[in-house]
Amino acid sequence: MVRFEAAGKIFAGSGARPAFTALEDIDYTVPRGAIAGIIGRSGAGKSTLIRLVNGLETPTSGKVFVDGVDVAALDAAGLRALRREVGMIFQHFNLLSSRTAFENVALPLEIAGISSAAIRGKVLPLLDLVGLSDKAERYPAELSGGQKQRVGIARALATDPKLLLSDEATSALDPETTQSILELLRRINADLGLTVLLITHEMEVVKTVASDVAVIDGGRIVERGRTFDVFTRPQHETTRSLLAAASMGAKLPDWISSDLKPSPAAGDRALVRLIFFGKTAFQPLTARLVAEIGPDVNILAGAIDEIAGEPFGSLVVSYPADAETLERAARFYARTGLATEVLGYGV
Ligand SMILES: Nc1ncnc2c1ncn2[C@@H]1O[C@H](COP(=O)(O)OP(=O)(O)OP(=O)(O)O)[C@@H](O)[C@H]1O
Repeated sequence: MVRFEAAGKIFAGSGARPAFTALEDIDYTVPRGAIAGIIGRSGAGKSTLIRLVNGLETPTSGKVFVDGVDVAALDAAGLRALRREVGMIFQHFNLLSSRTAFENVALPLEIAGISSAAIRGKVLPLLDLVGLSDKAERYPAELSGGQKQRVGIARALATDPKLLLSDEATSALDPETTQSILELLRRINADLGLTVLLITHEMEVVKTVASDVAVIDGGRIVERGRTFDVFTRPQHETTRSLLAAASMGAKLPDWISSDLKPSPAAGDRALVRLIFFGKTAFQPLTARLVAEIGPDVNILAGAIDEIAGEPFGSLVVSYPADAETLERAARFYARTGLATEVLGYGV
């Protein structure tokens, strides 16, 4: 549905301001029907990336295709047609304050020259879809943040797009409202078959709805894959630190983690995070751990979490960091294929 081919973006400098490379060598495909997340820190290049998809920015190298069409090659009429196919929702909703919810949703249809009877026939079901039938005549100032975003979503759907771009659509919302908007996006994706490409700095958003994720850092994609795989076995330092900040899975109290050393001294214990899959894996795992590594295994933290609908568990354990125990543990992990992460060493 969306394909980036070696896409790059350099913003030209002017005067004393040097040119800036915002994106470099982006190869990425969003499959039709997927909810794909692009995650990265502030300034990583997420907004620039998403703006390449609807032609708000033009790549300075490489290409971006939507449904096989090279976006940069479109003329003005082609771009207008593309933007009917590609809806967008925004962090600050971008509603017109002088228009009611109904009139905001109707706007793209008015611009497309649709008759007012047809507009009514389109807008009312859309307001119903997003759960705002009773707010049609309200102005944005009379709506909550979540309700405004629902209007934004209904407006984005007005032209029956095939693709929805979401630019930090839940970043201004509280956690509960975020969940309800994500649930709405998931329903739209499933019921209307709409492909969704969302950018966010919030791990929680990707974790809840995105089946696929790409991690962007310094204008490059540093890691990508199925969300479950990337989140349970992160390979890149950026992914690890974003996950740590989001406190996914089992988390150690600060007073333990702040005292950890990178290598063991005599008498130290190894602190290791074990990651396993499925709600039921917890119990047999702990029993086997003790049987294989020895009785001196402490469980420091444990949690069962869910990523894109799939359960996973993590357990932080400690055991003596002597050579023999470490080797027994390494053999056990290799044999079982358990994903592990050494957090450090301490007492
Ligand atoms: N028009 C522009 N001219 C020059 N530099 C720009 C321009 N637009 C963006 N940039 C720079 O490109 C980099 C990426 O910006 P972008 O907005 O894509 O990041 P982001 O990941 O979306 O960050 P945020 O989450 O803070 O919006 C930033 O360093 C930004 O300053």
